[in-house]
Amino acid sequence: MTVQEWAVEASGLTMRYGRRRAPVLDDCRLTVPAGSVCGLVGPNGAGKSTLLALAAGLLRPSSGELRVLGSVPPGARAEVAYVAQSKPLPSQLTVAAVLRLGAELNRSSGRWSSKAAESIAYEQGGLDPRERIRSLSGGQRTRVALALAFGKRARLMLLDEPMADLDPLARQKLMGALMAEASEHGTTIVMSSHVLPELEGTCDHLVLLGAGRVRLAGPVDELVSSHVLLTGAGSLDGQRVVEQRPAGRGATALVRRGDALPPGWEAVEPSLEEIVLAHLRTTGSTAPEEAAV
Ligand SMILES: Nc1ncnc2c1ncn2[C@@H]1O[C@H](COP(=O)(O)OP(=O)(O)OP(=O)(O)O)[C@@H](O)[C@H]1O
Repeated sequence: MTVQEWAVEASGLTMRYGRRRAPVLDDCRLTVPAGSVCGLVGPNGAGKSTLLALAAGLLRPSSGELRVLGSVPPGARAEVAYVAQSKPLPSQLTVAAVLRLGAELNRSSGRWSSKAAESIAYEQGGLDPRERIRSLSGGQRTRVALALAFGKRARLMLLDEPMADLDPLARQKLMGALMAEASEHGTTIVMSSHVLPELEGTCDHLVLLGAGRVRLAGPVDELVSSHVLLTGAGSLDGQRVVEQRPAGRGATALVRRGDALPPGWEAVEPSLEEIVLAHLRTTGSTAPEEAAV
């Protein structure tokens, strides 16, 4: 039996901004397998950025345990690349100077790859190395931030909505680059996003946060195979119903896969998007332990 290695491991993880405030993350337990591409999803304010900042070691948990590449953050900082949602970069520097700075700051790790950084910035992104950061568009700045992350040749990339301001072709190319990075170098990628169809073909692991808790988590193929989308009419007694909605004269229902199909219903395999949306719509009414795979 092989021992599963976790890139990120949390138990009882709780984070509150101020002692009197409600926790943003409340007693969360989650694991991200090493080498996986993990989508981090959830509604606005669910705590995705908070979780990524905790993993990057920029915030400290209020309580609970968090280990990243086996260390308490920021212990493994040299092996972790983090791209924040706001993509902070020195605005007066040129693109080339930012990449040189990246090389300089990562010299001691011996992992920096100018080729990887330049491929994202120049070959894929078409950026001019002489352009100053302040004159770049939002999407172009994102590309510089991602070039730094790729150049770092990290074992773990924490990306907070990396696609948000990229055009559709750039998103597609970036997804390809992330997949290649994961498969060629075994890099673990944890990426928050609101664009579910994009995650569907890319991620092999998913964590869904909602109302401070982990609502759903696990390998994508297991999440899909453990649910069934039913169409029809009749009783769903005995079924573990995630969500039921009227459709025409009957209803559709997302249920946990059980032993037998209820009479009067037809079953199809749901898409990951259908599963995530159903769990998002019912966040608050489903107990987290019910929802986790
Ligand atoms: N520095 C802070 N001080 C106080 N509250 C904060 C701070 N940062 C985040 N929060 C609160 O924590 C909650 C979670 O925020 P967070 O940015 O982690 O969510 P998110 O899931 O990334 O949201 P989005 O999808 O909108 O980016 C929100 O209610 C937010 O207001």
